[in-house]
Amino acid sequence: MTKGEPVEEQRIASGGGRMTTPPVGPVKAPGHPGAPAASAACAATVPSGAPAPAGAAGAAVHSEPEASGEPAGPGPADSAASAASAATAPAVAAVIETRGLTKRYRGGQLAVDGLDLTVPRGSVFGFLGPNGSGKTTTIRMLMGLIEPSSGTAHVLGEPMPRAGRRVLPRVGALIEGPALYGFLSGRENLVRYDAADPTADPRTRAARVAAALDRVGLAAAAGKKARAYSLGMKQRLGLAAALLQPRELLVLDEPTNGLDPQGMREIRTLVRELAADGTTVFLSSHLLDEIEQVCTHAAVMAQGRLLTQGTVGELASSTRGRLAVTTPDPVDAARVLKEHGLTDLVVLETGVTGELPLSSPSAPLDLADLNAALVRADVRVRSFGVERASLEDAFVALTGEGFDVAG
Ligand SMILES: Nc1ncnc2c1ncn2[C@@H]1O[C@H](COP(=O)(O)OP(=O)(O)OP(=O)(O)O)[C@@H](O)[C@H]1O
Repeated sequence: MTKGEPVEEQRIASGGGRMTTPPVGPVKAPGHPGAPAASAACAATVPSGAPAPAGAAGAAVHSEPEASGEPAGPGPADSAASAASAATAPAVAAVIETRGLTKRYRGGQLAVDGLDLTVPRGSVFGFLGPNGSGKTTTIRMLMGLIEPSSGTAHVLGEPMPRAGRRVLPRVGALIEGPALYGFLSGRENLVRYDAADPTADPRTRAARVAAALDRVGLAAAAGKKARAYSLGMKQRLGLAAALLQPRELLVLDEPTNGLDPQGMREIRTLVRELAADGTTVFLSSHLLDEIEQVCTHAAVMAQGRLLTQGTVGELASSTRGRLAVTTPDPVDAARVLKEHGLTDLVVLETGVTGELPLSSPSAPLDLADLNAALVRADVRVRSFGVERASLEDAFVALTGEGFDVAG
């Protein structure tokens, strides 16, 4: 690697990223306090492998230019306009909202098809979907990196890509690993990022960089060369770059990808802390358990379409749970359960399990009645309970296919 080249292919951003989300349904009003008014920092697109942009601030979104040669998104923000806009921007309830958002690539590929997403302010939103389901394309449209074929996208209440110069400074993003200079220390890398932000006051730079390093737990390693950083440390440094300025929205693309379990835990803890501070986090991940652990909401994509969105609890509970009955009379128990609409019965020596019917308002299934029916049929019940459906169950039920939970 020659001096001056980023350590690895870049993708950071103060303003770009991937996300998507959801909700549909009854989404609880976010309990977090309003996001801080963002001071302006600029976002810029940077060609792969290019050095951090001189004159643009903050992190940079990376995106390869689209084959079609479509617009590559907004350039550096106008600092004064951005600062004014950020200071006066109303706090919208939905941080991301798309209606009928569609992208058909020039070759004819329909990558995103009529997407209606709503990401509530204050949520930690998981964007979930198998490879090729349209997540990256969606994020690129949200960040103004490519133009939709049809439909609309609003980010922080402003239309994208039109309002990119006002919006992107209020968004921090970490996309597929940060672009770092290996020959510089962690601190020096951040100084570079900060210096590239025309709105960042040089007099307070050292304090800003120190605070960002401290925020991500890199204060002690700040003097180490970035090339000596572990993958997890690089991810954290990327997050620090995205956090040099207050952000209303953080877009994190697979932030734990490639990390060891300890690194994953650290990043997840950091994400929770950032969310607790009021920042909305949009998190793309293929790890279902990560979404369950970290996210309040999630959206599931498949083949360019949104299958569902809502709170993680709603998504998991939308699938039928399984009833498990421990009994020395499993055959009789199975008969009774079948009469009450349970399906997929599995009779074991020690009991029986079965899928509960979907409860409807007109014919609600009362588990107490079910238990009473077993007793009436002289089934000796030792235990009786419903196994909670997981997000993975929900995903499988929605798509009819498994999900690569191991990554
Ligand atoms: N520039 C492009 N030109 C043509 N087709 C594309 C382009 N980028 C993506 N596609 C296609 O659009 C579809 C959606 O791709 P996209 O990258 O958005 O999915 P994804 O969910 O992000 O997948 P992954 O997790 O693998 O990144 C895929 O079929 C992909 O091959």
